[in-house]
Order: sequence, then C-alpha cells, then structure tokens
Amino acid sequence: MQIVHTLTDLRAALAGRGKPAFVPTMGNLHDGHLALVELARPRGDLTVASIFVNRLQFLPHEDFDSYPRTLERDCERLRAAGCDLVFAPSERDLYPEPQTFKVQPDPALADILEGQFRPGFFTGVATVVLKLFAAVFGTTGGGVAAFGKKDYQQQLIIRRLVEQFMLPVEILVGETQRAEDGLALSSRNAYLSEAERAEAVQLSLALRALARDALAAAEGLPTQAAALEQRAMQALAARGWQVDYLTVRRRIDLQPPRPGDGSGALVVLGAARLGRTRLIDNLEI
Ligand SMILES: Nc1ncnc2c1ncn2[C@@H]1O[C@H](COP(=O)(O)OP(=O)(O)OP(=O)(O)O)[C@@H](O)[C@H]1O
Ligand SMILES: CC(C)(CO)[C@@H](O)C(=O)[O-]
Ligand code: BAL
Repeated sequence: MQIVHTLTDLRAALAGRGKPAFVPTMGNLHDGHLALVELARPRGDLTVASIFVNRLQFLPHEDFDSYPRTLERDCERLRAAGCDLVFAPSERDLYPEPQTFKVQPDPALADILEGQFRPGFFTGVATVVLKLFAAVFGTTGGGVAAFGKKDYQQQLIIRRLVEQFMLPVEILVGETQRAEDGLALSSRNAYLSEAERAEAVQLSLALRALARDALAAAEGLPTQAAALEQRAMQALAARGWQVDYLTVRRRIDLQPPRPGDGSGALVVLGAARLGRTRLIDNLEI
C-alpha cells in the first residue's frame, strides 16, 4: 500500500491504474470505515482512501484541534483491509491558497438538522469532497466513492452534488456499523468516559422508540410527529443529554412526513450531546 501526501504524488500513483474506488475519511478509523473499504473495493480497479481533517467543516468552537489524528494506525488498518493507496494531504497540499470559491448546497437540505446546529458544515463538507473528487477522479475518468449512512444528511447532499455538477462518480452508501450494544461506531466515541460510553446507546434506543411510535401513528403521523418528537427529546434530556433534535423525516429530502408517505419512505434522525461529546445516529423505518 502506497501513502502519498501531495496532489502530484497522488496523480502519479493513480496513473495507468484504472478506475479508483474511493473512501474519503477524517481518520481515526474504525470498523465503519473499513466496511466502506470492503464495499468499495470490488467496484474499482484500485482502492483509495483519504485521511484529512477538514478545518472548513468545523465551527470555531468545535473539536478541530482535538480531533484524533492517528495516521500510522489508520494506515495499518487500511493495509490490512486491502486498500492500495492512501492520500493524506496536509492543509497546505489540499488548500494551497485560501478557499475563496465554495460549494453552497441547497439550503432546504443543508440548513436543517445538522446544518442548523453546525452552520456552514455542509458547505465545508461539499467543498472538500469536490476537491477530493477532483484530486482522485480528475485524471482517472471517474469511478466510485463510498459514504456511510450514519451521516445520513451528508450522503444525500453528496449525491446531489454529484448529480448537479454531473461528476463521473457513482456514490455507494454503506450501512451504519454498530458496537455490540447498538451504539453507532464513530471516531468521536473515543471522547466518551466509561460511564458516558455505557449511556451512549440510549441515543439509538430513543430513535428506535421514536420509529415505533411513528409506525403506530400510521396515517396520523403528519399531525402527530411533532408531539412524538417532543416526548422523545424530553425522555432523553431527562437522562442528562443535551438534545439537538430527534425527528421523523422523509428519506428523500429530510422534510417532515406528509400524508401518503408510507413507513418505507421515512427515517428517524437524532443528534445529542453527552458531556462534551456530540453524537448523531439515524434509523430508516
Ligand atoms: N458507524 C459507521 N458505519 C458506516 N459508515 C460510517 C460509520 N461512521 C462513519 N462512517 C462513514 O465513514 C466516512 C468517514 O467518516 P468520518 O471519518 O467522519 O468518521 P466518523 O466516525 O463519522 O467521525 P465523526 O465521529 O467525526 O463523525 C463517512 O462516509 C461516514 O459516514
Ligand atoms: C466526507 C468527509 C471525509 C469530508 O471531510 C467527512 O465529512 C466525513 O468523514 O464524513
Ligand atoms: N462524519 C462527519 C464529519 C464531521 O462530523 O465533521
């Protein structure tokens, strides 16, 4: 497995190797990332992962500085998973000059949920993903790229990005990988204390309960959703969580359910903070 840090070295390593299957990450890899490598690998001629903590998608008070950077261990895990090439640029390699052109995703999709609580987040994500796609696919005539369903809104926005900019990239979406108790794997789980780790599964349990309530409401869901969400948020807050949202939405556009939406059209999504750790999760109904 080759590890490169600059665009020039990346392009040289890609030359003549066919279509890449690409997995973008921010590092501190866990089995969720490796499942994406597994998903992508058979779909390309060579498997490429990127490791880059993208300042542009963090608010000033967020954890950009403390985000775990574990390049050596990440590369060992990627090598074992059959990855061929790792692109780990420095900030100066990926942003050789201040980024004055940015991708502004549709506010109807990007300014709600995660975008409401992390303003500018999806501009940062879409901008860096477009840059990474240009780096990896710019000289290879396209390929596939894999993203996780854990970041549900992110994968929707990236699919729109690809459609609207007509990028020659097929997006694969991998299922959320979970710990034995049901907690979604996440790099940020490393911030949890032992007691918080035991409590953390309650976010996915709250989503399951909300999904059950939404199913039981059946046709009444569009009018009952707000009350069900309120009750779910109060129950989690009573356990000591600071809840940003627990909500039932349409899978297709993350808008509230409308009359006629069958349960297969819906997803429940949540974000909440336990101590200093902000966790997100979701469940397709
Ligand atoms: N549990 C998981 N299952 C499947 N895919 C995942 C999981 N967690 C993250 N991913 C995916 O891995 C890719 C890289 O994500 P990232 O490096 O931000 O990891 P993360 O664990 O989500 O980190 P963070 O805690 O910062 O959100 C994204 O496409 C993300 O959706
Ligand atoms: C897609 C991504 C690598 C862009 O920085 C990041 O948002 C992530 O890891 O999910
Ligand atoms: N997994 C999404 C990246 C972030 O939270 O910044």
